[in-house]
Amino acid sequence: MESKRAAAEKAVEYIRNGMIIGLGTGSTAYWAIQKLGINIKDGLRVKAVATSIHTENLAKELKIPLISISEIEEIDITVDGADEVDDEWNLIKGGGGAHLREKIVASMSKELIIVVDESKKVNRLGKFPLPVEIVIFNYENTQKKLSTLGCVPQLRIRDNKPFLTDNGNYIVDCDFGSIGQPRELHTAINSIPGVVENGLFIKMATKVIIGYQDGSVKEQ
Ligand SMILES: O=C[C@H](O)[C@H](O)[C@H](O)COP(=O)(O)O
Repeated sequence: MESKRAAAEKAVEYIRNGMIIGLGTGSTAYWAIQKLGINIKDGLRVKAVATSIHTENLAKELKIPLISISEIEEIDITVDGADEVDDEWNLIKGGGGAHLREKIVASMSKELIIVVDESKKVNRLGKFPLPVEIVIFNYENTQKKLSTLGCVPQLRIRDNKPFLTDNGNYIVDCDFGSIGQPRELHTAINSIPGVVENGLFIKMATKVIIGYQDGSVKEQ
């Protein structure tokens, strides 16, 4: 917990008055949102967009002023977590099923600061099964198509039923093993009809902050 918090709080130091901020999703982004809430109470003036319904509710509780994403064209800084970060700052995201909105927000952001604990840093992506959001229509065949790309696909189940994203879709967790060519894989997956978005974020991060158990951080 301390490692996630340390990384997240470091990222919040980059947020200045007047900025539009993207709020990530997950247990690491949580700490950034908490700290932003404190800073706003202390007088910081920002507006924020949320990457999930869960984050939106948290922001409302903390009285962080929210703005609809359709009212803006650019976001100054987004702070978000990741499930894996490789040596080139490519990411796997979507462990919480939020990667579609997260990618939309990231794509509008001048800066994407990724906050992780040391366990998320890998040389090559792929230990964490890649989350792929797919539409419900024909999902069985979409899964089969995914398997032809070389993975073992697993429909995500929660409480004995398929997990539903904020967008009303399913998630398939795809175990590809070690991913040698993430950019090519990203394109191949998203070319399958029925796939909405996969959790690979290729060269989108502009800064990575890694937190350690002793509370120290390393910025890259
Ligand atoms: O869908 C969830 C997001 O991509 C999260 O940012 C990611 O799963 C990391 O979450 P956590 O910080 O809880 O490990």
